[in-house]
Amino acid sequence: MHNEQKVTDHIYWIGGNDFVSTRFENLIPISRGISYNSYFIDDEKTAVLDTVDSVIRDVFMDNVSHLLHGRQLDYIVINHMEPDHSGSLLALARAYPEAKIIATPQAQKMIGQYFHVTLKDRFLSTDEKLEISLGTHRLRFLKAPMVHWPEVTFTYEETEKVLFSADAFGTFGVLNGSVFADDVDYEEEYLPSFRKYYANIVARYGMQVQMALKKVEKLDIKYLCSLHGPVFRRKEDIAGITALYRKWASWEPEEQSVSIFFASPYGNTAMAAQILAGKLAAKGVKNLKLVDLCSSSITEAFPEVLRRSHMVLAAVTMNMGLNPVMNAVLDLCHEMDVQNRTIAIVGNSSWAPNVSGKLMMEKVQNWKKCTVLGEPVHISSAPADDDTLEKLAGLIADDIMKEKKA
Ligand SMILES: Cc1cc2nc3c(=O)[nH]c(=O)nc-3n(C[C@H](O)[C@H](O)[C@H](O)COP(=O)(O)O)c2cc1C
Repeated sequence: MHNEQKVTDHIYWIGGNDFVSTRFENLIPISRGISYNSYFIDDEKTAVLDTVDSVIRDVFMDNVSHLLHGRQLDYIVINHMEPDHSGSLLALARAYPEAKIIATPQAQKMIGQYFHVTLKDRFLSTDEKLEISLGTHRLRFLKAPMVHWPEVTFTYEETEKVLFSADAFGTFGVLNGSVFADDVDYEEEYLPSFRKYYANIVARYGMQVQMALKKVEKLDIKYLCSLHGPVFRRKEDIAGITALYRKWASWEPEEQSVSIFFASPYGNTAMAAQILAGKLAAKGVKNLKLVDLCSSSITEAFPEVLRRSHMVLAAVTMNMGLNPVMNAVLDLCHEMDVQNRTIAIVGNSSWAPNVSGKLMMEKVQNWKKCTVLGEPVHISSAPADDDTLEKLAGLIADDIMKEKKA
């Protein structure tokens, strides 16, 4: 049973969809599934670029065998060692013992750590000087450390101008028949998942993404093949997604607007968040987003940080501390090195002073290039019919309008 697809006349997608896993990395909900991509180059010599997660190993192995038609597999290229891509490496290496394994020294070390077997005599070390000729096709290798792990390499095929970009430019979501982004409504089908993937997997490494982008910009790319989701082949699509990566990597927001994150056991802080959102909308702020932190995974909330320029944090005091879900989101933001955001804080408590407001303030005040608007607002149990939220909405809306004019 095989199910490969042509990317070009001689380059094939040989990956598969995972409809079974409910969470990626056993952490991030993936209601639309995910694809694990692997590629095959059919030339005088043959090469497989990366393998797949063990959940789709059978179809992957059948794809390789079908395309080889009994020939030898000459090369296995390792761009990324995370197990969703290296999960079938040992099976492939054992099935084709004559294949050389092209991998960085870091990847070779990880192969030893994951599999505890000696494949040493089969390794060819990747560096930026190495060139491999497969016949018509020629492979070059670009280091892209920490886009997402230290061993990550991009492979560039010079003849057909194909960039194999490891996890970069990948997305959650299965492939729906075609492997090409321009055969589907990408914006509708993938863009939120593409943002969610970047936010949760890549955002921590903005600096390293910028360095990798500098290398990518020098290449003439006709096909951009990542390890998850569709292949890009239209010039404007490649330009569009690399531009988004450039923006995200420098923590530039996509738009001047507000994501309002709230954590509210009994709905009063949620009501304050909604009243504030209504007031902001009335003042002309577009495309606002209310995010109930208690009803979704923090990994679903995080892309909304990436998207908008302003964040409102509204959460209750609990047991003299900060609501634990808001606490986890702010820790995640810190871990991901969130930068360049303007923040407003709304705390709630029923008998103590504004503990949650103070604790949120303490957490965000060291985030790089971030500004807190005013002092934390305090709600005593439920929002009162006063001008507290009106004033806060005015402060935020004025700041947005100022940014828009600048
Ligand atoms: C489990 C729990 C613990 C709380 N602990 C505190 C507290 O330590 N100090 C305090 O002033 N309020 C405390 N509160 C009250 C909340 O801060 C808040 O005022 C109240 O839940 C109303 O807001 P809400 O409708 O958004 O939940 C607690 C509420 C809950 C449900």
